[in-house]
Amino acid sequence: MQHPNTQRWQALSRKATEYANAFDLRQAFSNQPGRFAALSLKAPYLCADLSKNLWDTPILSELCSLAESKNLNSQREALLAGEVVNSTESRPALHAWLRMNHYQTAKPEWSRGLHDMLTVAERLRSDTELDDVVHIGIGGSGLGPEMALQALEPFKTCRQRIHVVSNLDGHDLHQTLQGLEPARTRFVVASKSWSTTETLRNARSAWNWCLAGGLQDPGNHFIAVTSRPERAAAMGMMQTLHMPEGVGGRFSLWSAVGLPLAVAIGAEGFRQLLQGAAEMDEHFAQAPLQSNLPVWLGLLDVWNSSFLRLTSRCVVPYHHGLRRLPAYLQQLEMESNGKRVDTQGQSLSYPTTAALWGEVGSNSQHAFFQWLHQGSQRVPTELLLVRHPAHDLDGHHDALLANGLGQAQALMLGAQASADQLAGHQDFPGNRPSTVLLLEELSPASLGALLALYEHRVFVAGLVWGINSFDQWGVELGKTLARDLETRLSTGDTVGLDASTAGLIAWVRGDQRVYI
Ligand SMILES: O=P(O)(O)OC[C@H]1O[C@H](O)[C@H](O)[C@@H](O)[C@@H]1O
Repeated sequence: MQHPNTQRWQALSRKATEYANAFDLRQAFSNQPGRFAALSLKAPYLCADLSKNLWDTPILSELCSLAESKNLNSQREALLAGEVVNSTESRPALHAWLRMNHYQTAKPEWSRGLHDMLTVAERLRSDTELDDVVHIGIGGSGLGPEMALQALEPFKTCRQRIHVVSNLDGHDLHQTLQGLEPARTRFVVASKSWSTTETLRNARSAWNWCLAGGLQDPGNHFIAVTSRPERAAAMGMMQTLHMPEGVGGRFSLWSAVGLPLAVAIGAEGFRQLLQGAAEMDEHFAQAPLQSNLPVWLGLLDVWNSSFLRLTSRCVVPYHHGLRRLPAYLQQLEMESNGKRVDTQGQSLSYPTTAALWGEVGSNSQHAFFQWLHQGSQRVPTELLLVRHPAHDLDGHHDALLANGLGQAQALMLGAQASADQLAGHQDFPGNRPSTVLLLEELSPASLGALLALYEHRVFVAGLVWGINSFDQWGVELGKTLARDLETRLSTGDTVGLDASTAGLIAWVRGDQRVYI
């Protein structure tokens, strides 16, 4: 068991007990008039207010020292230089390297796929015989394009419709294909490993749909994005875009997996996305830890989770275009830092990343905000606001912004029931932590910067926790067992299975001999 027995960690733990019980945000603001200025920060394309959290500048500076003691400076350099930082898989983590270096050809084996992808995207955009692009991919090979396509819908300049299919559930592909014409459709099949059940099954079904629709040679209608081109070729894929092994699944958007987005917003739009992210990379690389936004956010996550023991974080984007961002961040954060051992495989004695969940505002105010304001737990809540909308409907946007700000204010201030109200029921305890991120506008560049901010935040927190944020062994076991159960579902063989799984298999097969 890895005990955080350094003096610094123990001092922070003692402080946390005090802050969890006695710290009052309202008091902190009246005691320190400069609190907002001291705990808010600007970074490329956005600014962030972290002052409504259960901490202060002395805690932040202690956390910065903790990060320094974990070699954050040198590890950050190693990450951005494309050195091996994924120790269990002996690989670099190339997402930031790719966008910081995409304009040069220092390592063509790393950047080739991205360059080729931008050329292919332009070709597809100008193809007058193409109506629909169907992107097939799951996890990082699906979530990034899906989320970014929604976010950047106002920047879509191609005439083709673009669809994303992920789920093994055939309803997903089936519904997408309704009304499409095989001859006027192109499929992008994205799978780094080319071994993901969902993606391969959807790709085969799409292939069969092409054959059934009269295409003699469907191979010309498919583009594979993978780091295993030989496997794609064996399935008949004629064209393959390369994805380097060093780009982890949840960072795929920055590789050739971004193809559907590049078709939608054009190669130039995609370069702006890369550029915005690279500007955030520069900020992360250059700014001192004490004024570095990804560092602040990563340290806030460590403070909330490991020290204050808050077990979840709620993300509420106040922008319809960002409605898939919580799902995207779930993969980024929970797959990266959802671990209980350090880089040496030793158990950690403190909680690591919190559960991340959320939903778009203002809809979510009418769902779970009751719980956030009056429930029995404190949940750090992150509200994302965008200053300028991409529409001109009168009054909507100011009201939306006011709602986001009002929720953060209410979480902090709380309120006591007045004499004519119901005591208890109409009391709001307040003193509940929140963070506000404010983007100037939602554009390719600002989306790039926002995503890079989250990626580096996750890296910082993972480093302080001492874990490898770039592997994901935890997803393997369920996949392996599913392969075994798929065979058993067809044969009915339950020998050697636990009683519950055996019973469930019998139910699914409709076996009447099983008593329910
Ligand atoms: O791109 P693929 O190899 O098909 O992988 C798709 C997804 O598979 C797994 O679930 C991994 O945990 C994800 O990180 C990955 O994005």
